[in-house]
Amino acid sequence: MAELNNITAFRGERKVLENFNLTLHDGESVAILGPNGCGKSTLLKLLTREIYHVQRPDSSLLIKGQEHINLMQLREWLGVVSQDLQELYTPYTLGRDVVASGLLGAIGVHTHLQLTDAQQERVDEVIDKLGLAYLNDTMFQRLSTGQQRRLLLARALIHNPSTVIFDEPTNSLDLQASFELIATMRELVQAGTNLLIATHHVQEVVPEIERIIFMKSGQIVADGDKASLLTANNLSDLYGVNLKLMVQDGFYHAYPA
Ligand SMILES: Nc1ncnc2c1ncn2[C@@H]1O[C@H](COP(=O)(O)OP(=O)(O)OP(=O)(O)O)[C@@H](O)[C@H]1O
Repeated sequence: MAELNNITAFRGERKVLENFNLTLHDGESVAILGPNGCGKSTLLKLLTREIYHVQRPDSSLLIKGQEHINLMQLREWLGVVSQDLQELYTPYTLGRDVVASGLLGAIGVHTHLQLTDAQQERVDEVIDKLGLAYLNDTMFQRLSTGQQRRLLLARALIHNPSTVIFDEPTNSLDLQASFELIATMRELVQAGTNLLIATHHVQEVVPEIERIIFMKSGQIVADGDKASLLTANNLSDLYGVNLKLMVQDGFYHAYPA
């Protein structure tokens, strides 16, 4: 699905990834874990084409086998839910427009942009699916962080993408909103959508995720199946802190040793 070969990427003046290699396969759900600043979001932004890698003859970033995927193809592959995106929305955007804006790949919907009947139907369909119709006419600034995040998820699903990227999905959500979002994430995988999650919270690694990638200082330090990789020892090494890990009903919880 995506293949990164020898990738170097900067954020501002800072070289975050160097000689970075990764292959993501069709049909798998993956969690990328690593401490603050290790480069998780940078990796996701390379995939969503928000940033570009340094062009070198020996490097390539292929999505669905293509170096130059067009925007429509990219949207069919990927939907994105992130705090960064949430912060971009203007306070006055109405709930329904947040979802509709995904059709246009835009932030908000301007009055001169007319959606077709089919597009309106699709917006209603996704809103109903996530039970968000009650937010249609409410301004973004009046919504709780959890409601905003669910609208962003609806926006991400508008093109029925095969993969949804979540960058720290439950960040700043209360328990109710977190659990709702986690339940929806699980339903997505069960219905055949892949998840690609970047996080430093093990509780966001929903039971359906099978592959785990550990990142540290811009490098992948481990990559493999959840059962063998997600252990107290490995996480203690990754985060440089002594921790214990509990697994209950397929969910992981870390706490101080
Ligand atoms: N716009 C920017 N300009 C300069 N440096 C940046 C910028 N964005 C991120 N960085 C730096 O790049 C490094 C990698 O950041 P990135 O957001 O990819 O890490 P992360 O693993 O997602 O971190 P976190 O878990 O805290 O979100 C960090 O040191 C960060 O400070």
